[in-house]
Amino acid sequence: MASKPTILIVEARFYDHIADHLLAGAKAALEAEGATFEVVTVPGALEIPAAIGFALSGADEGGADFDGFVALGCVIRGETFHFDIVAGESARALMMLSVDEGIALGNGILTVENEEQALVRADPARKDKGGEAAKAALAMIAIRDRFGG
Ligand SMILES: Nc1c(NC[C@H](O)[C@H](O)[C@H](O)CO)[nH]c(=O)[nH]c1=O
Ligand SMILES: CC(=O)[C@@H](O)COP(=O)(O)O
Repeated sequence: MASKPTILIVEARFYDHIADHLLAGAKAALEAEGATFEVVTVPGALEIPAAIGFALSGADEGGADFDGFVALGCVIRGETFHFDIVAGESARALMMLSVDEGIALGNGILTVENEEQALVRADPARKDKGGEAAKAALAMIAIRDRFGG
């Protein structure tokens, strides 16, 4: 792995208090591994893939080049079909980016039925899905390095 990888965390702040937990977990996991990071905040989970795309385009033009990406967000089911759009399309676009662009990505977008499920998963002292996504990004950087990608 790049000795000190630089990670872009893209966080959706649709639910501020849940975003705070996810971000804390991701930061702690990256700091524990000596990785450096930048954070960019977008309105909702649907904007996360485009923000990563902007960063990739910027790197092509000489801007900051990131070794990996962490997507953080929370989608809570409401009364309509909108949940399926936000949850499904954000995951689909992230998967396309990771495969088509060869990026090392950890997906920490929660897709849950209610706030309680979200809090359990976001809390760094419980399921720590933010930290888990950060560790996944670092693992994928190492695997890409191993294959010379
Ligand atoms: N309902 C949730 C959303 N919806 C907003 C979209 O992500 C998007 O910002 C909007 O459609 C404008 O393009 N986003 C979440 O992150 N979580 C939700 O539960
Ligand atoms: C992502 C969602 O499901 C939610 O925030 C939207 O709620 P609703 O379906 O009640 O409009």
